[in-house]
Amino acid sequence: MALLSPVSSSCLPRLCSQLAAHDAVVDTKSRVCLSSASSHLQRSLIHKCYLDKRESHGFKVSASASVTADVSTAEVAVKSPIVKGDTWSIHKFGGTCVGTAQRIQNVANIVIEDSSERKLVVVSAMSKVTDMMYDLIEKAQSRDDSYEAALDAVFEKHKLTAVNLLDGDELASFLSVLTRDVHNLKAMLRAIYIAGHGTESFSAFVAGHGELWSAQILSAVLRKGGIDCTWMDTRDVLIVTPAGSNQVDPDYEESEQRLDNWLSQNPSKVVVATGFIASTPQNIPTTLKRDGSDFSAAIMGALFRARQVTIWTDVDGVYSADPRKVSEAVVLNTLSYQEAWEMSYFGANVLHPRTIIPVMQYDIPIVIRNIFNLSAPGTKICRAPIIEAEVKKDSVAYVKGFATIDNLALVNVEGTGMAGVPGTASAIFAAVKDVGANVIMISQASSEHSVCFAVPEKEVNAVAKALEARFRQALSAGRLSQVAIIPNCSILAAVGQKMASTPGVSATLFNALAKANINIRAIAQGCSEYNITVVVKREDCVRALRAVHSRFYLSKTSIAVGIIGPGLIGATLLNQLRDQAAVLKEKSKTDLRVMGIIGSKKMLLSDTGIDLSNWKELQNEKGEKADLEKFVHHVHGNHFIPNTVLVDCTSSTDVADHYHDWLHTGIHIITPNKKANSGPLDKYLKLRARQRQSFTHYFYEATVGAGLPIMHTLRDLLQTGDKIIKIEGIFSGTLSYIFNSFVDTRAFSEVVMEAKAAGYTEPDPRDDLAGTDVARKVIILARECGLNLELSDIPVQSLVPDPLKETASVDDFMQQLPSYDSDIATKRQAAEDAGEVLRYVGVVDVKNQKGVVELQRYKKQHPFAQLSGSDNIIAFTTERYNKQPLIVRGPGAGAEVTAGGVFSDLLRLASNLGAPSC
Ligand SMILES: NC(=O)C1=CN([C@@H]2O[C@H](COP(=O)(O)OP(=O)(O)OC[C@H]3O[C@@H](n4cnc5c(N)ncnc54)[C@H](OP(=O)(O)O)[C@@H]3O)[C@@H](O)[C@H]2O)C=CC1
Ligand SMILES: N[C@@H](CC=O)C(=O)O
Ligand code: NA
Repeated sequence: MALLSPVSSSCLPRLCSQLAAHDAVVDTKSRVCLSSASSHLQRSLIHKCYLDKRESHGFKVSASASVTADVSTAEVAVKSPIVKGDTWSIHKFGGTCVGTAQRIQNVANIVIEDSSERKLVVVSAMSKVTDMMYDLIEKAQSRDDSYEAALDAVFEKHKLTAVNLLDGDELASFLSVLTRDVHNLKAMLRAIYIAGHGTESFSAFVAGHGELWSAQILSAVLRKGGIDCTWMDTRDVLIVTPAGSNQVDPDYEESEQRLDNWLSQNPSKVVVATGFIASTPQNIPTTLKRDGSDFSAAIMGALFRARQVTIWTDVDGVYSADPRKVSEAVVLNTLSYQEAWEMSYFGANVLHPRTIIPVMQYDIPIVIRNIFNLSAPGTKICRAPIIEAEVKKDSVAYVKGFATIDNLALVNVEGTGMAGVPGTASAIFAAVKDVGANVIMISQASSEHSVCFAVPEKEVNAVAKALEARFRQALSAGRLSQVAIIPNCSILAAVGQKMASTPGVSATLFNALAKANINIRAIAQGCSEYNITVVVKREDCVRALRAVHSRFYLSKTSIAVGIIGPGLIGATLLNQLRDQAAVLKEKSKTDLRVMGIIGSKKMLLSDTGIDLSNWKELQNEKGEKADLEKFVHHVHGNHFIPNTVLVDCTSSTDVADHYHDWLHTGIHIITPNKKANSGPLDKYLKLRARQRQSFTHYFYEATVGAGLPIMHTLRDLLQTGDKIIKIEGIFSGTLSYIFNSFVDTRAFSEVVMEAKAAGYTEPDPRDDLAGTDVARKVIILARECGLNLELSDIPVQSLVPDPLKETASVDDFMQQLPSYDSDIATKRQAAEDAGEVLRYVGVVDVKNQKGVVELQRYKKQHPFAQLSGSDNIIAFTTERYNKQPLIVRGPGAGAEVTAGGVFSDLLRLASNLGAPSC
């Protein structure tokens, strides 16, 4: 309240007339009350008229009402500000928020915590109460006398809640109101019971009691907390008129007048108002129908010209996508009013568009907050699209969210007779309208040869029939070729106010879908610029949603990784991934998320990504029985990341046999396992064909020379048009190590043991000693060069002593090996005596279409004699590298280098899927 003290009595008439011109009320004791004037008027009156010109007008102004004027002449008090304006903040609490006594207390605490000068709190009925009230009417109408007991239950619920929260006069007063109301309701329900019928307004009257009681309880709880609070029966204020089915339009003018009156009589700083209910212009109780309480809060926000409307709910805000489908969906900080409309159309957990309209005209923001998580700031829906700080200024910044609609069918009306014929579209959609179908999306290419549109699946047959009937003549004359139905479709929409004016948004969207191998059936984008809609197959929809969401909201390239075989190489790879993950995310926007690890006995699955710092402990604690099918299904299908790669770190043929099917379902494969590429030729050729058809990637750098860039080099040579003449070299790290270390008096078995301990050998070292491992590498290279060779086509010289070839276990073999040391020692000595060394080499003779694997003797000056440790050396003789071969040399076995080779394939995959280069 502000006090105006006229310095001279001559000022009073002037002041009063000025205030009267602004609808202010002058009371009988010459007090001037501004309660019916707007806050704007009040401010301008005080600041402009009286403060600035007080000398000429002769007024003094005291800002506080507590100052009593001591004037000899007249005294004018400006009562209030019980006025509307931005001192008011509106809160709305739904039924769940006031579902129990404890929750009502929480609501009261939240209201008390809000530091706004004035607060209007809109409440729904306690949860389930509205349904209970409608049920009473239903029962009474159908002459079911259990309505009485049901009403008693409603009474008890509210009585118990009040008893828990209130005491003394407040409790007594509420209970007497409740008793009176219930008594009246009983009488009314009895009347309905007798008549067997109740009107709609009667239902509205009965149903609205839930709000009346919750508002009164909350208001009493606030008073108990020391707050100056009153409650508002919004039926006294809010006037609405019916507007079509299940909708009403607020009468703002009438409501505003009633609100002004109400405020002039109820000066409290905190008001608890009933949501959902209102009156007709004839003062008949009614409701705001669907989403009623949110709508009440928005209308009140507009009537009060409030600072903000906060809608309290049980989610953290509006998500960038349905969090049940995309577990990495994020809560949006801000949405424009238009974006909120778009999202709500697609069923996102946003306010009904109707709720946004009242506040939009006064630029009042709506904030959606979680009552169960007060630390979450919620989502602010306001006018200007605010670019979120965490998102950079690129196309990504302008997409706010993604939403989907399922159970749709596309209808495609096609024919050459449509082009340039005015009225075709009108005839099509008139036919659709005639069967009452709702068109959800329309797309027509400018060639005008087809019009395609989406309708709910359940309506599509009627639509097709209507179109066939309508265009029977055109169809039989061939002017229209078909009315085709494409069932099982879904719509995926990207929403963002500024996205369409930003180059690159649709490219990014389509690119993400293409990378996830998702086919787009139709596209629509209006020039509203808020929404790009694509139609995809229903079974692809969630994957599509995840693909685009991860493209816009996660790292640029997110790949779900499944590790099969966490043995020496697999475990080393996991460690390397653990150490490098953050750098990759930061520098190349690549998120390699390990969603599962499977060995031959146990597997560990995660929905969000395994913590690689303690996966072994997790596997022990939470691991389950290995099941490869379930594993693959989990990694590929059960999460938010659209791209999947399986990394096979086993040496198993069984696992390799699955590659074909995995590639077919869009899974990429990376492996150091040589079995698939060196197995039966026809299987290999089918595998490669499948991989090309399915647009998947299959990388296997580590199968030859471990981490050395052998496959990569060969592919580059081939793809750039070079012709390979010969590839020869030392392809076995194990055998290289053995012959590099097998010197002087050392025993052969001893160096084999060392190679095994160093992690160079195959899981079964006989694969190395028998030359099979080298033969496989020769086959892999030969096939890469286009030679159709089988493993059996490669003559192999085995170093496994004949008697040990059939030895059952690796351990037995290793134990018995020393007995045969002398055989190989003799060969080595013979070479040395000739100034030569033994080297185990492989050759791919492309020119003559053959390969060979053999133990050779080389002069000590030969490059193959210069190696050390587990070095491989591979020489490519090609048309371009003819005089001097291209040579790759370095350690060709061991855990770190091999895992490193697998890792580099993963990065190659990421880069093929769109990751930027560093
Ligand atoms: N060592 C090296 O320097 C190089 C190795 N390679 C290749 O790397 C691969 C792995 O070698 P390495 O790590 O030494 O082998 P390991 O024997 O250490 O590991 C093999 C892993 O595969 C698992 N496994 C076996 N069969 C299956 C199956 N059917 N399903 C699921 N998991 C299975 C094993 O699980 P469990 O333990 O539970 O049985 C184990 O975890 C091999 O193909 C090898 O040729 C390639 C280049 C160099
Ligand atoms: N056992 C193999 C490992 C690499 O393929 C070797 O020794 O080269
Ligand atoms: Na390699």
